[in-house]
Amino acid sequence: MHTAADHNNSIARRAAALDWQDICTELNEHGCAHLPGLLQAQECEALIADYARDDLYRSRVVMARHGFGRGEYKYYRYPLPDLIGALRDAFYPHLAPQANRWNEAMGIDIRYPAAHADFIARCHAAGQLRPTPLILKYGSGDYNCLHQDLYGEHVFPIQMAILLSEPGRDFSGGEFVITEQRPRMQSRAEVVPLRQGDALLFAVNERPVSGTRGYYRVKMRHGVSRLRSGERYTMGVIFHDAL
Ligand SMILES: O=C(O)CCC(=O)C(=O)O
Ligand SMILES: [Fe+2]
Repeated sequence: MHTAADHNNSIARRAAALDWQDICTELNEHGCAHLPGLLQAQECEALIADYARDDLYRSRVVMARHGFGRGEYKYYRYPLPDLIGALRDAFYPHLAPQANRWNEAMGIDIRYPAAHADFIARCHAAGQLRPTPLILKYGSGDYNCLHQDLYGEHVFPIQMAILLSEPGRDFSGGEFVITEQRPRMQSRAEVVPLRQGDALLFAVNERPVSGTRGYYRVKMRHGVSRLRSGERYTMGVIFHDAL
C-alpha cells in the first residue's frame, strides 16, 4: 500500500535526480525533452487498469464527436490520484524558471510562482477550476489530431505526456508527433520514439527561438499518428486548470 506521502517522496526524488540543465537545453533547442523510464511498468499498468473506474474521472470525451481524431480520453477529477498530484507538484517547480525565461524572451509579462499550489490558486481565482490531467485510450485505427491543450486565459507553457503502453508489444503505429510552425515558413514535424514509462515534456503553445535578430516565436502542436494495431494508453499532465 502506497500512501500519498510515499508517492510524493518517490516522484519528487525522481524529478530532483534529473539533469535539469540538460532538459532546459532540449526544451530550448527542440521544444521538447524526453525523460526515459520516468514511471515503472507496474505504475503504468495500474493507471491503465483504473481506466474502467468511473469514480476517478470527471468526464469522458469521444474524440470523433468533436473532430479531435479517433479514440477517447477521460479527465481525472479532484482529488487527483496520488501519483498524478505528485507529478504536478514535483515537476512544476523545476519547470517554472524555464517558463519564466521563455516569457521573458518572448516579451510576455506573466511570471510563474515557484510552487504549483500558488499557480493553481491563480487559475481558480479566474474560474479555471477543473483539473486537466487526463488518460487517453487508442485502439487500432485511432489517432489524435494536432492540437494545443489551452483551457482558458491562464496557461502554463510546458506540459508532460507519459506513454503507459509498450510499442511493439501492446500496439504498433501510434507515434507521438510534434510540429513547429515558424513565422512565414513551412512547418516542421518531429516523431518522438517513446517507450512504456517514458515522459515527454513539451511546449503547450508558443516558445522562443533565438534568431539573428533576437528571438522569434514558433507555435507548437502535438498529436498521435494512426495506430496500426493494438491498444495504446497515455497519461497527460497539464499544469493549468480548465474553465
Ligand atoms: O496520446 C498521446 O501521446 C498524446 C496525448 C496528449 O495529447 C496530451 O497528453 O496532451
Ligand atoms: Fe494534448
